[in-house]
Amino acid sequence: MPRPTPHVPPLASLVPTGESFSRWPVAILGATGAVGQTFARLLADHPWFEVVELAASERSAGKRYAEVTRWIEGVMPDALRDREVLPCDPSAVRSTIVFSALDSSAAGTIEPAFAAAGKLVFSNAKNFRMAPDVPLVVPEINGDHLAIVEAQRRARGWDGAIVTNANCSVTVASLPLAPLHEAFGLSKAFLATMQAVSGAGYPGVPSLDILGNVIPYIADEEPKVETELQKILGRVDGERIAHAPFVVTAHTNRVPVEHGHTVCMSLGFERRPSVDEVLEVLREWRGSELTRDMPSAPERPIVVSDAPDRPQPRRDVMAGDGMSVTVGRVRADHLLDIRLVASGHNTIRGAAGGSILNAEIALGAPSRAHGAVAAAALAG
Ligand SMILES: NC(=O)C1=CN([C@@H]2O[C@H](COP(=O)(O)OP(=O)(O)OC[C@H]3O[C@@H](n4cnc5c(N)ncnc54)[C@H](OP(=O)(O)O)[C@@H]3O)[C@@H](O)[C@H]2O)C=CC1
Ligand SMILES: N[C@@H](CC(=O)OP(=O)(O)O)C(=O)O
Repeated sequence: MPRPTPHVPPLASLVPTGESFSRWPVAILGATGAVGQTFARLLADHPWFEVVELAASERSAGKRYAEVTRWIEGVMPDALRDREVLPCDPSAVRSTIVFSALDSSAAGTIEPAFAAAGKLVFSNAKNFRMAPDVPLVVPEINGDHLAIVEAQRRARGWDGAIVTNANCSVTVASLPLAPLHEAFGLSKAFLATMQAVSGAGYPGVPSLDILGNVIPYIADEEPKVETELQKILGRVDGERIAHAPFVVTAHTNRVPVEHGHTVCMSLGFERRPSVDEVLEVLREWRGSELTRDMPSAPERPIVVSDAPDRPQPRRDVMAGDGMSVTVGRVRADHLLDIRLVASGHNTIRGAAGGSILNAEIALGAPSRAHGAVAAAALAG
């Protein structure tokens, strides 16, 4: 299938230089943090998006990006080093497409202000994920949920919109759960996570707390794992999402791993599948057509490992350039029906990469059925 032609909305007047552009100009809010930096890295050579603005708190605003950012991984893109960091004020940021990696303490007021000012906000923060009129999108699973954006804009009187991605552990769990739910009807899920330190941002968890240790508590994490999955695996019902009716219990743990969240799951289904049936469904699933040929979509959203001791974050975290979730240890469960382990990159698949793929399907595929709906809604 040929690569889709990017849909280019009339944004030329918003490009700071005033020159014509071949890529969409975008801004990153929260650009100095762990997820903001991942956006900057992943977008450095993106064929459709060009980072033209970086914004963060008043602590950083007015200073050079390289001066205020403690770069965590790889090399800061040269083109961004000397950019002046802007305040997170919609009147200071001219790009219409905005990726938000804001701390949740700030996202609750800043993201709606941007949406009200006509910006299309692709958010990583938890604040609006469960709002009934805000899509919570894992693109391979429920890109069609973008259709509710139109109702959101109407109800809130916004010229722009907010589209969210999920909690990082939820994203990792959702990819294997989606095809299994579709095939066998998920009824119960017991999840225990082992979450990397990069999930806590920078500087995050003190080294004396986490080195050689496991912390069986991540503030506010379990309620998110126990509710977001049902929305992601739900269905569009008019202008809302009808949540899937299964029940989830979660234990969330911080472990001394740099990147990669691992989730052990015991699953109960309406129809008990065999291990071979589960493996077949997982191996065959490629996810929604909407993500085909998108620049950030991995060839396989799920990589199934047969090795008895995989997945492991150190070895598997960069599967599919950090966008694939590796699944292994599929076996019968004594309490429920099936158990398995999934692992994926928390700041790529679980945050910035997922958000970029959301923007790609929302804006970059206007000729495809759901993409067209979403693009029309977002473009107003
Ligand atoms: N890390 C992960 O794996 C995941 C994170 N997320 C979510 O993504 C978001 C970012 O997380 P992460 O990068 O880890 O966090 P960090 O703490 O590393 O970065 C937070 C960013 O928010 C900015 N910020 C903080 N307060 C304000 C404010 N009042 N006004 C404007 N900007 C502000 C900071 O700017 P400054 O440097 O100027 O203070 C910084 O750029 C969070 O909402 C998080 O929950 C979601 C999924 C996974
Ligand atoms: N709490 C997650 C990261 C995160 O910020 O999640 P959320 O975006 O759901 O608040 C972790 O520590 O790994």
